Amino acid sequence: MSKKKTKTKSSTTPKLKKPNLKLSSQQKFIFGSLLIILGILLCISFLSFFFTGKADQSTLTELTTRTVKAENWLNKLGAWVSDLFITRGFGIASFIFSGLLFISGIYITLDINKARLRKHWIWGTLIVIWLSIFFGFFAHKYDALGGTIGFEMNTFFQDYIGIIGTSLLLLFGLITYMAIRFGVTGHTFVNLFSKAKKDIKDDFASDSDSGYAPLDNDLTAEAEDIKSAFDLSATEVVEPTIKNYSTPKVASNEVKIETPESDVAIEVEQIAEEESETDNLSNKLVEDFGQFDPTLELSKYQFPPLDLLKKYDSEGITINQEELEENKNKIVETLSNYSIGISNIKATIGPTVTLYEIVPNAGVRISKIKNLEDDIALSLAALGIRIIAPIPGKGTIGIEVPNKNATIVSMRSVIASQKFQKSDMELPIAFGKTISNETMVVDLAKMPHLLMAGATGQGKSVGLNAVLTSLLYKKHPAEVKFVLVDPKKVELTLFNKIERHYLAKLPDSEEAIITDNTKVINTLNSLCIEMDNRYEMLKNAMCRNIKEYNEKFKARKLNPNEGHQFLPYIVLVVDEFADLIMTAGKEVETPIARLAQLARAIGIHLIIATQRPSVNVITGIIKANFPARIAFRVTSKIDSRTILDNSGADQLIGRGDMLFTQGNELTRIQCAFVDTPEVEKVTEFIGSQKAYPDAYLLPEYVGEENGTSLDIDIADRDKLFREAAEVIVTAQQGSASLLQRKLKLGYNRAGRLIDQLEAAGIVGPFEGSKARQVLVSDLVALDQLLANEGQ
Ligand SMILES: Nc1ncnc2c1ncn2[C@@H]1O[C@H](COP(=O)(O)OP(=O)(O)OP(=O)(O)O)[C@@H](O)[C@H]1O
Repeated sequence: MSKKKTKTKSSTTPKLKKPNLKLSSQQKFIFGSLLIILGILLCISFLSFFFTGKADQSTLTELTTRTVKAENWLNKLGAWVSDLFITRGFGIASFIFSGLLFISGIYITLDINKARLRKHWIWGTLIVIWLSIFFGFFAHKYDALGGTIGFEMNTFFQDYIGIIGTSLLLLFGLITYMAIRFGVTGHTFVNLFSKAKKDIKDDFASDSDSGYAPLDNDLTAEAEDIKSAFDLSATEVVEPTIKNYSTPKVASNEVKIETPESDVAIEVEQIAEEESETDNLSNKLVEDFGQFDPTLELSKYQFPPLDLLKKYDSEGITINQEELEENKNKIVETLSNYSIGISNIKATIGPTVTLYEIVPNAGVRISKIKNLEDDIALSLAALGIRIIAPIPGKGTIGIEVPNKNATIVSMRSVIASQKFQKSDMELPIAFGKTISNETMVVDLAKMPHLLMAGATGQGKSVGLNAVLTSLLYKKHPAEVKFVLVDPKKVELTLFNKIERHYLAKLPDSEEAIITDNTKVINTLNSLCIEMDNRYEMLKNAMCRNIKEYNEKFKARKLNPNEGHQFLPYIVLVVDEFADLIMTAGKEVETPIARLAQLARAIGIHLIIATQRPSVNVITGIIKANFPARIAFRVTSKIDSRTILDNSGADQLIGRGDMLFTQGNELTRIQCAFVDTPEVEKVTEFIGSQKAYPDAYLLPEYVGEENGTSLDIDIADRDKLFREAAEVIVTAQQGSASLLQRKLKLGYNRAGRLIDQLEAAGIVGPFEGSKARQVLVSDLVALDQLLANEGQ
């Protein structure tokens, strides 16, 4: 029932619906035709007005009287309407209204785009107003030209801005109209005139079209409008016919460019390369704000001046002619004793060593000279003689003999050298001076990691300081960060002062310099996380290395909101690496090896120093990833081979005398000397300046040992649990270091085992510095305890 009701209701309420204003095709046809006819009538009456208007003046007031006749071709109504439009309205310009009516009729009849019609009306009305004002100038002679409105408006303007003002205002109106309607610009006129000039020059005969091309185009556009108004097919989507409108491609072989004259020049338009969206955006950002400057936060930061470094008296090589002669004679003599003739000898004096280059006579075996190393050392009565046979790249044999008076290579001299100052390396390091007295500057970023070894007291710590000082003199705090590991606790403490400028640390640690071996593991693992994070960032930015990434970031092509940030280089310095390996074993070796293998591209570089270059410290995996190595003096040939894969380091003279290799030949260098007070001054200078709020924070790393709880599941126990328990019970001493020693374990594993033993009730709780109490008296009791556990 209800359904029916609704139905009837809906059928009876069509009147309430919104009236449909859309005309049907028939209605459009009728209405359009009416407008066309009205347009024609209006035009006829206007035309007639110019012939009959005067005569009809008297009839205008008697429009309603049927008997009164008018002269207008459309009689009384025609006379009245034309008088209304022309005399009292807009004058001659009123013809445009008839035209507009006519066009409207056509548009509606043929259902053509209404927007265009609206445009015609707007522009048409504006032209009518303009024309009537313009003709208003001539109203006193022919009042029908401008009509009353034109005349009134004209006089209105003249009253305020005079005849010239009004004329210029009209001119401005005309210009605006041309510019907006037809897109006329200054260039149009320039082109117009230049074309016209060219045409006149070329040929008078062809003066018709080209000279007025722009206007023609406009007219064509207009004509197109009107044409399309008549053309039924224009309402449909017309496929552009490429044949007619496309310009032939110059590059294509198939398109022939037919020109009436052979000397017509083809103008090739230079097309600027399109820029991608990110480019535009980043270019705009760079334009607006300039390149991103990572140093901005510490923009007032000043690099330490050279004066902070000391000048030494014994600097500068003084040649001792006598010593040279003496050494030369001894070398020649010794060799001749073994019937080795020399055709030439040359000396290069270095800061600590002089290199004698000899060219042996033809037919002398090189190995023979090499074997004489000890004999030459004996005859010269000097330590540290090294024979290089042959000198790579030269056809000579080198004999290095230490100078009696060694000169100190000051840090100041190497930092002040042009080579260092002008270097554009990523991480430049001024090591010292070579044997030919050249400053040795190398790029840590290219090495990419450095292994330093040498017996105690031979200059390792000074070498490390030289490396760090070089970087401090060249790199802004925003560009490089150090992670310092110093188990000796005294060597690198000076760098504490620059913690908030240059150091990186773990979020929860108080001191940035790591002196506790257990914390090293966390830091190394944290660096591994940082490495992985950086690789992710590089991947997202589609960069292959940190340099590319930072350049992209500086050019504002990477969005900080997407997690991108300027990445500083991180230099990890580990002093006394042997000590670390001893205490933590695999737990440090693994992250170090990972970093060494992978971290080069993302700007983490390792410098590892060790006193004991034995094979269990410098393992194969570490060696393989540290092609750049420095050897200070070592005590044995074996150590030299472990570091350099070559002998020679055992023949050095100590005090900063070192051999450097980057995977190929060895270079003997005198390391730059930088004393502790100098480092102190430099760090103090930096430390006294405005710093970042905190040290550079590395990602947090939750070590395994942090998660240890005492209710450890029996199944989760270490494989060595039983053995560990036996060791502890036998020794009756509950210490992790005992387990480390006896079972050859790393610190962490031993610690975990102690925790498990505590959970099992075998050892007592932690008692500070004292060893834990052992709660099981002997192995029998232990067996019993463990057997009971299993039930
Ligand atoms: N480049 C150098 N020029 C001149 N003297 C140097 C140079 N390097 C080191 N020395 C001298 O050698 C001494 C010991 O150097 P350094 O403390 O660097 O040795 P080390 O190898 O670090 O020893 P350790 O491993 O015991 O710490 C310095 O006090 C200094 O007198």
